[in-house]
Amino acid sequence: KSSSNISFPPGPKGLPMLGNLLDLNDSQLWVSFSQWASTHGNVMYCKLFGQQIVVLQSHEVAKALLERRSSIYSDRPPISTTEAIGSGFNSAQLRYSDEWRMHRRIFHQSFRPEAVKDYLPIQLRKARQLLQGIIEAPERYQDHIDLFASSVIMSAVYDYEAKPHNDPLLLAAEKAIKVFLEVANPQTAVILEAFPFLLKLPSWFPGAKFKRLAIQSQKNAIAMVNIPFNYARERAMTATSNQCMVSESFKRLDAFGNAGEFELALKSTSATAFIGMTRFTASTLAVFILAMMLYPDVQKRAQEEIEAVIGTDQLPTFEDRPSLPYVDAILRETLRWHPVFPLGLPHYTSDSDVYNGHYIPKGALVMANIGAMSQDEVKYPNPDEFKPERFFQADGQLNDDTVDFIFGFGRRVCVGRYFATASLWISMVSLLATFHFMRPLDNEGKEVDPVFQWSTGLSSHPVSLPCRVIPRHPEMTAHMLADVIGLSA
Ligand code: HEM
Repeated sequence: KSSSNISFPPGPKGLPMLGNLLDLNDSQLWVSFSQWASTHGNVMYCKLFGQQIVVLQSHEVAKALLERRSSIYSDRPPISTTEAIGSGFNSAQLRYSDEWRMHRRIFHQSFRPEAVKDYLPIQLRKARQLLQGIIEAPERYQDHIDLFASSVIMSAVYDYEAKPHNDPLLLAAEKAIKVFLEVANPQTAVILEAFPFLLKLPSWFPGAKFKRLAIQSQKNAIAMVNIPFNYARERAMTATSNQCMVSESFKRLDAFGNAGEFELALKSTSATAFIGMTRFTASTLAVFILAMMLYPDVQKRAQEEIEAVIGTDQLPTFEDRPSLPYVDAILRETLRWHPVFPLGLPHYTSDSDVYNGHYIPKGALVMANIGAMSQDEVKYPNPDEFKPERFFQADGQLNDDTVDFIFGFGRRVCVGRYFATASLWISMVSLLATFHFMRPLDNEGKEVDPVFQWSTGLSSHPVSLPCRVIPRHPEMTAHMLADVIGLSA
């Protein structure tokens, strides 16, 4: 108790021992939090190994604290491995500081709603390259989705045109991200990222392996941050660059004062954007494919809408978005049905606070349980069901629930949300216009439910999801598609 009449929020007693905690299915940690919440309420408190943790289970509470009291709730926890593994550049991990403010300003300039319009042509072009790739090799649809997610951001940030196969910069970046994740072995990744203080416990963390991986990770991070940035800077200086985040930011250099600090921040934000885009956009598209396979009626209704508005002899563009509300509802429902980032990133209190009679200490991890919010049965009846119709009002118009909570809260809200939703919309609508996504067949040729795994770690998405991706117009070949979309095959 902090004083005689103010107490910590309620929370579970007798928490699992560390061993049990590590047995938890990482990507389902939010489910355990939700279960605890059913007994302890919307603001739950627990203490694990000296670290105070507050879990916010409802959208209202997250807004009340992380948004309306953002001066207290906008820090991030110190992470003990940051320097060792070379992830200090990552804007998402920065403490609430002047350096973080400079990162946000750079992001804001490039990714605010007005500015993201400049990237629409890149997103459209990449979405069509995605179609071409899948037409050529439908069985490798997941690789093409990954390529779409990473190449769209490479173009938008660095004006770099990634090659479809074995692109050296993409390979370097993917290697860096993979080792970041490996430094914390997969089953503990989420726990480590959410509870970095656990690293202080040497018994379960084999030091030698960690050190070896850390050195490798540092090298990879340096390559990932510097190589594409140097490429983009050189082009920006010689004025051969198309519009991209790096070239546009250099034009605003004067507004940022110190050139050295600015360049470091620009390099770091660019690499952070790459991580955000590849990790979460590709994951969201994997959830989308799963939903389309499991809910063929939804898929059919979307395809009918697209055909009624656009016909079959051309492909959708961003101008069609207002005329395709059902596709927009599918985008919202995909984000809600299975949030790929169910616990977001932890905030950290920079001062103590009192909320509804509950004491929230300074230095507490504050986690918004986005997974629980998306399953709110009052707001989303039958939350397990994929039902885009829930986003329509009685008059047939889309409602105003754009599931923003998926992108976090307050001053630390995702900076890439407008860019991400545009990339997701154009890829989803293009895929729906071109392909059927069907369940796999068994040996007797009967459709069966796909067998796959959910990823472990912070990002939660289907891995190795079998799907029959079939062109909707059987005569369509890569060459014909190239004609329709105006690209050379
Ligand atoms: C479907 C795609 C995405 C999802 C679901 C997502 C979700 C999130 C969430 C939940 C947070 C934590 C917010 C908080 O702390 O309250 C976050 C932070 C962040 N996201 Fe995203 N994100 C996505 C795409 C992107 C993209 C494309 C970019 C970059 C262009 C990006 C850049 C960032 C950055 C830099 C932060 C940290 C902000 C800060 O700490 O100040 N994200 N994102």
